Amino acid sequence: MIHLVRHGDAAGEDRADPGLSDLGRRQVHALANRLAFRPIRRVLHGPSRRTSETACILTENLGAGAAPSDLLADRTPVPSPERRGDYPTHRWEWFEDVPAAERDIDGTDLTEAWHTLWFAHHDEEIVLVTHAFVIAWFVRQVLNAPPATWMRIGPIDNATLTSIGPNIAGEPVVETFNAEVILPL
Ligand SMILES: O=C(O)[C@H](O)COP(=O)(O)O
Repeated sequence: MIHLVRHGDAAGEDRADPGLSDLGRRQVHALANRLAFRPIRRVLHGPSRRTSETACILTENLGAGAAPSDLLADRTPVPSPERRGDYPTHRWEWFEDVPAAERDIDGTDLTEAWHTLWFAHHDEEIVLVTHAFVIAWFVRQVLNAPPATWMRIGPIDNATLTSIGPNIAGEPVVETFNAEVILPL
């Protein structure tokens, strides 16, 4: 079972690479409680501070090990000029503003990342801490839906759980989607 987790709420101080806010830390502690009885030994996270801090809280509470993975970096699928027709025209302008560092043309890197992660981890229970659009693209990939579908999956909230496991035929199945933790008052 692969548990995809979006990082906890991020603080605004460092806009380029923010860490977690107090709320974000509380969200992730609550998520750790939710996962406490699962046999999770490993947590992989993207290179950003908000994903590594999320992974750190989870590993401290779950007794698991953490490791960074570029496969979980913040990427946004952007259509190549030839594939723009896969998306409704009202979306085209939005793609122009996606920062260069995040642009993943036709989601090629994300698709390969999902295949690599699924192949490597489908038979263990693992947490992958990443970003909203990454999770949306991975879910779209599992459902084998057309490219533009990723923009209608979500919003994926902070510190939520989207769990994908193999069915009896070994195919990936979305078992849980965007499950929120309940914060104590
Ligand atoms: O790639 C994304 O999902 C967006 O850039 C938002 O990222 P975030 O999950 O870090 O807010």
